[in-house]
Amino acid sequence: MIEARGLTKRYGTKTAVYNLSFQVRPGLVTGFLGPNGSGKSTTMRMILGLDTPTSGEVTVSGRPYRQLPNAPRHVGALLDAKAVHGGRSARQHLLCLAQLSGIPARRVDEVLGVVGLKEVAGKRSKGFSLGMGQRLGIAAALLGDPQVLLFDEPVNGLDPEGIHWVRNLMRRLASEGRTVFVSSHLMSEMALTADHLIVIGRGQLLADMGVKDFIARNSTGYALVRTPDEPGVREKLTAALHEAGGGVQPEQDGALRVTGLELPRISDLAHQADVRLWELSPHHASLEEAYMRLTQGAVDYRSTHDPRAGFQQPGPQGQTLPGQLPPPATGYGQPQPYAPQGAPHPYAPQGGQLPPQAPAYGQAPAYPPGPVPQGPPPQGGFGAPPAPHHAAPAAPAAPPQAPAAPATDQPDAEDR
Ligand SMILES: Nc1ncnc2c1ncn2[C@@H]1O[C@H](COP(=O)(O)OP(=O)(O)OP(=O)(O)O)[C@@H](O)[C@H]1O
Repeated sequence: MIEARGLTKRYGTKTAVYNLSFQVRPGLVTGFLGPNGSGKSTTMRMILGLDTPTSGEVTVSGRPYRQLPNAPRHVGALLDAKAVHGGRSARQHLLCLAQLSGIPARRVDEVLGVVGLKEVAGKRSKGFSLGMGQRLGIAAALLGDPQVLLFDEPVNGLDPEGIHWVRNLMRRLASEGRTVFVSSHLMSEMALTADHLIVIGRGQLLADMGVKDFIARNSTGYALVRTPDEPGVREKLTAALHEAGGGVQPEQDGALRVTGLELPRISDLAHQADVRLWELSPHHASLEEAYMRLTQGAVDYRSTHDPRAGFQQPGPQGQTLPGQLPPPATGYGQPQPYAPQGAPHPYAPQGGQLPPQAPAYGQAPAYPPGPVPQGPPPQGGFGAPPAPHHAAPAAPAAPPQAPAAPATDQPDAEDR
């Protein structure tokens, strides 16, 4: 078990982590998510005693890392796969680590086998690819057969086979009752690997809950409806759905995206309007959509459109040249693709849209504080807007520099 209480880290005037409190429990894979620069690595370094908290504390199995007897046998970590002496072979690197921790040398060959590096164990690690370096870092983490494992971006640079292997490794380690804490930006992978999520933005806790709850609370499902391509049919159905209180958005391929109505109701309304349906299918949001929706106000680094001034030759009659993409409608990280059309953002005050940026430290929070409601995710019509994590709409009586209170939850038995 890893437990953080009021963990804060400042580097000069920069607050990297603010007042983080969470538990990472054994027997689960806990995903640690957050935009670039949100404080994940800083938090992991504090867990491992590599950085000292400015305030608050973090313990592993009840003790600060530096007070753990034979810590490397108890906690294994992959933080920076490049932190290897390039002149040493993979085997030499692991032998050094094993010696320092009193781990028998035969264990080195075991972990080299586990990570698939046996064939290249005698080669200097400076010639290793990114993925091979990751495998070596994972081998080092497994060396002491630890009960607690931390992995910072473990699939970075791995090929699909490697990603699949890491997923299975994490799940197996958790099923053996170990504590597995893993950060990643690959949402599709996290959706397959993690049981529980801790999400931070600008150093603050945004969510602490099971994956299914997280998706349910931060996204909106919808129904996809397709009619025959006959004059007036879509318009007739759209009017009937609107009248019944549904939200209807035309898709580019002619289908209709319907929110706020259950599938049977849509079917009945179509029948009453004398409209045949060629498709009526439920669509559930992905972890990526839910994550984007939650963190859209806490992203520090956003791309802008590249105008390529002076580099673009207009095509005949303004057409796009082959291989030339039209400019995107929005920059990466913009809310439009993920925020359901017309739906209020769950964290915005009074159900409005979130401001483009989360507040700076010390400003009024954009995320209303309060505990996450316990129990199952909210039930609503199909595609009903997700319920807010927070009960209280008003800003807290915060201490100077205090940002939003975190959204936390303690579910899990039913998470997977
Ligand atoms: N040693 C340091 N000195 C000063 N600032 C630091 C230091 N380490 C981290 N920071 C800052 O703290 C913030 C959090 O950084 P951190 O590396 O923990 O984020 P992260 O969530 O791991 O990011 P990424 O997803 O990009 O790896 C960043 O603004 C970073 O610049």
